[in-house]
Amino acid sequence: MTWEQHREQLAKEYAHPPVLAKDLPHELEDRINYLPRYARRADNMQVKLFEAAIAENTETDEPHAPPIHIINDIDDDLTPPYEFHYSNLMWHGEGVPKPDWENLRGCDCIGPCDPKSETCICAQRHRQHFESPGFLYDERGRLTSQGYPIFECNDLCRCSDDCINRVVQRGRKYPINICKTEDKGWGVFAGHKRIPANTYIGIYAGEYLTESEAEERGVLYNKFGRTYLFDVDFWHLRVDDPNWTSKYSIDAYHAGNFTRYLNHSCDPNCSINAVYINEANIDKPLLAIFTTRDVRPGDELCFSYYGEDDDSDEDAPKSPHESICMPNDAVYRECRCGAAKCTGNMWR
Ligand SMILES: C[S@@+](CC[C@H](N)C(=O)[O-])C[C@H]1O[C@@H](n2cnc3c(N)ncnc32)[C@H](O)[C@@H]1O
Repeated sequence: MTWEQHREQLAKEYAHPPVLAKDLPHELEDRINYLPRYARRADNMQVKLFEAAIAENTETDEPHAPPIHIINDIDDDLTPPYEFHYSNLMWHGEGVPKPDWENLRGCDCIGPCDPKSETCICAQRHRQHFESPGFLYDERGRLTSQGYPIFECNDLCRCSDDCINRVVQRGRKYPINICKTEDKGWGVFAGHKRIPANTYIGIYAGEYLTESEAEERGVLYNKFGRTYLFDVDFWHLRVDDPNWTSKYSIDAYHAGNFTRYLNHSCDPNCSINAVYINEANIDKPLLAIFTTRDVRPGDELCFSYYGEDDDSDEDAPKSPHESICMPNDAVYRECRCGAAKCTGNMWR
């Protein structure tokens, strides 16, 4: 098979994601939820199944990621509610265009891309956006500037897997746990290793929804006091158009990964950056979570549901993303992040 044929075949495969999130199988969840509590508790069955589902559903796209553990030292809940399909993939709701492969371009570099190359179209794309040579990652895969859109090399690129411009697609490298918190429900915590600043943690996986569908679902979620909706709203999307409004939201309610348990903090140690890999539609980035400072083992990982802090890195743009989706009747609730500079409210 020639390289061109390989590219064509990939384009066909990626243009048709298999199922909508609402059609995902949920027999396992239903069966577990139906069992009496003593049975789910016996031999730690529910926890083992939850952890096994995480490992199984991410084996293909994140084969080297350390396992995720569920830990509850607070109360009797065995695991987070068994109510969603665990997945690192993005799903597409009704009316959301499939990934745009027609306009996706790949580089022709042999071996890893050279950030200073005059011929690498991925390096050129970065130069167009940032007017400086180099990709947004250093040789250890850490982000060099937070808050800018990242265009990683993609499946149409000829460069090697160890290219410096492939980080999010290689997956999570650090252990994390999903733990019950005292007063914010479940949360995400660093495992036994210190996580350096600017390290990739995970993408906010879920279902792309049109804004109208997100509004409808948001009203429902507010009724039970938990929302997993996130507006796709970044400064680089609005910059040339004062009338720009967000086209899509990501909902991690039906399908998502551990990032759906990231709580809000008024002094966050993580932020969200727009990343494009196998997608040429600028309105549909992946929401990639990176640490913004060193995180000690066992510390909770949090981001600001309102975007970046005013006193963040001087060189980084302010408010790279707008917010977790706040429908018009959003419930104002007390923020329990515990930070010294906590504003007191979660929806301010
Ligand atoms: C995206 S979910 C985060 C995971 C959630 N803790 C859980 O158990 O599923 C967002 C919800 O978590 C809770 N939450 C997140 N950050 C919080 C904070 N700083 N203070 C109080 N509640 C918080 C709120 O109920 C919010 O609607």
